[in-house]
Order: sequence, then structure tokens, then C-alpha cells
Amino acid sequence: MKWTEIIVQTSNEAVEAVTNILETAGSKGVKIEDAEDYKKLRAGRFGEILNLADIPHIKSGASVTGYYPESIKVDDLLPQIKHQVDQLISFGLDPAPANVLQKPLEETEWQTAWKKYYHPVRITRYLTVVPDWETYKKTADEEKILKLDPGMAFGTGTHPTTQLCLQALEMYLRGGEELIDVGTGSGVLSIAASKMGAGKIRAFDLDQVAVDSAVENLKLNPDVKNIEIKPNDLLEGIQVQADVVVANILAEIIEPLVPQAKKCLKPGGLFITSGIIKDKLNLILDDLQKDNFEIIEVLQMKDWRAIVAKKPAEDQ
Ligand SMILES: C[S@@+](CC[C@H](N)C(=O)[O-])C[C@H]1O[C@@H](n2cnc3c(N)ncnc32)[C@H](O)[C@@H]1O
Repeated sequence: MKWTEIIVQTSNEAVEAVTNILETAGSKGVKIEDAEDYKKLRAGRFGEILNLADIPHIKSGASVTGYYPESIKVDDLLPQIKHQVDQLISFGLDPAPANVLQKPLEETEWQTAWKKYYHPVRITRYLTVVPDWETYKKTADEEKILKLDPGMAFGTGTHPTTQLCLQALEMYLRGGEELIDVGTGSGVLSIAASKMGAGKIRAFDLDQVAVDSAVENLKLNPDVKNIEIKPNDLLEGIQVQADVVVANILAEIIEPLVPQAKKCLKPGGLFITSGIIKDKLNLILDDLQKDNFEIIEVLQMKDWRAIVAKKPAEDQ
């Protein structure tokens, strides 16, 4: 498959917002290069001297690159992205120089380039995500190992939005719960929930690439036998009720999901939702409260927020 890069040349202060614009436009991944990060390198965390001239790098401002599959018409997206980037000025962010460029990319390069940066990560006290191509020795008996090769699907386990969901699952699962994972991507949340003792798990994703990746990741974790993975648009047409619904999707997609999640939760069930950039937190809190959810807590990591909300025990 052919992929296209959309590159936005911008300022340091606009990096998060531009990333959000590219992701909302359907990017399957984002690369950020920020001149400020290279300046920090010069200091050397352990006092070592780094010669910046040896490292190819951006000298000023920042550049954010989004990756789009051929199913997305990049030519139609460019004017919209350019407009949104220019508009950042009205939110008090200077996006200059605000150049928006496009470039073709061979999939093979994209498929493997990130692998060298992906290593085992101890996400919580009990959970470590290990790339399939790495060997890893447990450091504690209670540590659970989740083997993963996300391929082209989102979900290495390391993104703040995923980590927040994993932390919430570890805090709230007690064992035996029926769980629904909306937007499963690589399947990371479902597999982790199973290892934490959840009962029957149903995982859905709109993207067939994600469904295939999640199925492959199940095979890497043969101890996990209670997950059913299917393509589905959010919870459209899903008639079952679960104890927990977990969804790590952008705020714009969580909005229509809130009433569906309520329908698919048992009375007293938990809705764990992440993927919310901090500026959108109040929007989702309002939606949840309008649907009579009780807000249990808000978790945060960097600019991202996750919400744990409860369907009242008296609601059917
Ligand atoms: C941010 S990724 C989360 C992946 C994984 N659950 C994690 O936490 O790392 C969001 C996923 O939601 C899926 N998605 C987006 N819109 C969807 C929809 N309307 N219905 C189902 N899945 C959707 C995307 O394909 C993607 O795999």
C-alpha cells in the first residue's frame, strides 16, 4: 500500500495542536521534530558532550509529520489542514511558518522504521509490554508480560492515552468482569484486561487493519482465550451489556459513543475513556453528565486525560 506524509512546518508552541489536527484528519501515526529538543540534547543528561553537527536535525521551529494510507484523499485534506493550522493564531498560538507539504512514502519504510525505538516498557507495577522481537526476563513474579507487534495498528502500549487506560484497568478490575473494548487497535487493552483477570471480552474496531493486528497479537499471547475481535463502528448494533466499556479514541469520536456505552453497560458498570486532549475534557465531562454518568475520577498524563465514569445502579 502507498502512504503519503503530510508535513507541517510550525513553531514549538504549536506542536501539540498541530499533532491534534493531523490525527483528527485521520493520520495513522505522527512524527515530531522540534529544534528545542535538540537544544536540550546539547546539555547531555549525564554530562556527556554531544556533537550536534553529527546528528541530522531541524535547526529552528518544529515539524510535525502525519502518515495517511491511500484510502484517504490527501489532496482534499491539504486545504482543510492548512486552514486549521492558520486558525491556531485565533487560539493564541503562533503556527508560523505554517507550511503544509505532502510527500509519498513507501510502506516498507514506515512499517519498520519505528521498531528500533520500541523496547519493553513496564507500564504499571504488574504489566510490562514487550515487543514480539525482543527477549525479556521478568523482574518480579507478579509481573504480567504482554507480547505485542502492533504492525500498522495503533497501540504499542506506550502512548499516554493507552497508558492511562491500562492504569485505570489495573485499578478497577477485580476479576471476572465482562468487558467491551471500543477501538481496540493492536488489541493491547483487551489483552491486558484479560491478563488482569477480566472475564469475557469483546473488542471492536472500524479498521480491518486493526482487527487483523489484534487477532495476530492474540496469537502472541496464547494464555489469553477469552477475547472475541470483530469489525464494528463504535457500538452500533451491539445488544449486550458489560461490566466495563473501555475506549481510547479521540474526543470527537467519544461524543457519539457516550449514549451507546451507557446502553451497553450493566447498571453500576464503568466507562473508562481516554484519548481526550486536555482542552476537550470539559466537553466529554458534560456529555457524560448529561447521560447521567457519575464521574469517578479523571486521570492525566502530559496533555492527555482519561475519565472513569459509572452508570448509576438504578439505570437500566
Ligand atoms: C487511539 S487508537 C487506540 C488503540 C488501542 N485501544 C490503545 O489504547 O492503544 C483508536 C482506535 O480506534 C479505532 N476507531 C476509530 N474510529 C472508530 C469507530 N468509529 N469505531 C470503532 N473503532 C474506531 C481506530 O481504528 C484505532 O484503532
